[in-house]
Amino acid sequence: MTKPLSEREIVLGILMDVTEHDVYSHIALGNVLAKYQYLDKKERAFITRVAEGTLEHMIEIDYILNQFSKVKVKKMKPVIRNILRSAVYQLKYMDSVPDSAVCNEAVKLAVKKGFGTLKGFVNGVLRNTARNLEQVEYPKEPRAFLSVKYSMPEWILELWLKEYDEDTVEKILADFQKEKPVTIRTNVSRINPEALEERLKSEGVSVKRHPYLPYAYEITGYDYLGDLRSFQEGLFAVQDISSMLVGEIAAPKEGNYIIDVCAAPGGKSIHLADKLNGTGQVKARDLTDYKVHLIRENIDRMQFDHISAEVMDASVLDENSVEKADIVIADLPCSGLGVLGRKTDLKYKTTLEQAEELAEIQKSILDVVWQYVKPGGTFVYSTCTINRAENMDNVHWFLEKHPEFILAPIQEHLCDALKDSVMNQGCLQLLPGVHESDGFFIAKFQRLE
Ligand SMILES: C[S@@+](CC[C@H](N)C(=O)[O-])C[C@H]1O[C@@H](n2cnc3c(N)ncnc32)[C@H](O)[C@@H]1O
Repeated sequence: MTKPLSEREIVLGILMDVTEHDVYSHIALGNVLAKYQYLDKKERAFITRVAEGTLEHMIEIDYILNQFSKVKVKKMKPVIRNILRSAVYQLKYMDSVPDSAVCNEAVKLAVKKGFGTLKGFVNGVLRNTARNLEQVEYPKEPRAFLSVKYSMPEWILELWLKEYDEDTVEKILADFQKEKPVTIRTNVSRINPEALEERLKSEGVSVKRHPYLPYAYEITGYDYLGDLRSFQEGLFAVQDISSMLVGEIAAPKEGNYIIDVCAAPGGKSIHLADKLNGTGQVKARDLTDYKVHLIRENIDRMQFDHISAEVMDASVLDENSVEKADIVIADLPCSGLGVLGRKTDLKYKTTLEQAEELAEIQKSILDVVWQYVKPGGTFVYSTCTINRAENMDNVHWFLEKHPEFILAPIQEHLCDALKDSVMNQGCLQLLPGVHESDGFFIAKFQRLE
């Protein structure tokens, strides 16, 4: 079968969608991989790597292009700009592709897209870049240097450099660019961790125990997760270790009634159901039918019956839940600055104003859902961000407004490697590159009797 489109043309389509039409990269990439079924595994891997890599390193790539092109990146025609970006990514990060092939393919693509008059320009810029790539000088000023080297917008660095020292910020940035194994949580109600390890190995998966929890593993070496029988049978869930720590820190007791107010797709709710050992009840809530459908799919796959999902807006008081819950989980919508490594283009799309707005949304939800906690009960607040305004600042704000709550000790629920990271008693800020996890924040409050 003749191929209607080349891999590089497909990559260009993805880059155009993301940079010019505001489509999220995982959606653009997912659409393409679903549409071009004729592609083989190697071609799909090439498209994924070049599209994601180009987006991941875009600030650095534009900086490099600006050194070698008379026309600045901002002034280029979008198609040419994106052809050059993906070519520079290949020149800099893919040793397996010869420089001459990168240049020739880029020129061919520019011609095919109707920019024949610019083929000399594309060829000149890329050959010049290929020859002088090693001589590129990066900015001297620390913030500008980190921004270019790790392709991170300066406003995010400004925020972090106020909270963390330069060395820590660089560790976070370097970690975002590392390729990570998938972390999974054993469904211990169905199988013990060692037996799951054996099952996965028998399915050809490489398995490594995570150092923080005995039932967590890092897995690699499989093709498509959904094809694994052990996954289909619900023997494990994909979940970052940081999210599992919410379940550990919440520490439910058998028979507890738990409300998770922002639960989709259900990772933490289902973990808590697993910990209840067939007793008690978990209510997993989210805002829309679609989100609740996602939770139900996961509940069904993992086969639990003492958990139910329902549509409910967490910012509106549910009178029927007042003082009913032993544990309330508020894993709230946030800026996601702790998981930028997983969401390639989020760093370019999110803004300081959005982060500020989210901190206010978090306050408005916290201000409602605390009422569901029974006297003596537990209230856990978490986010996947490393931005103080959405984490510690909200904790201080909450405690000041609600003196009937105090921070509860959490060290006893953590492994030795994490005990020292507990701040202000009851709060844990995990940082990528510093901890073996995503960037994540957890605070545990107790409501006084
Ligand atoms: C961080 S995610 C939750 C992840 C989930 N706890 C898990 O572990 O799988 C935040 C969720 O909050 C939901 N959400 C946002 N605003 C909400 C609201 N007002 N009421 C209920 N859910 C809301 C979003 O739909 C999203 O699914």
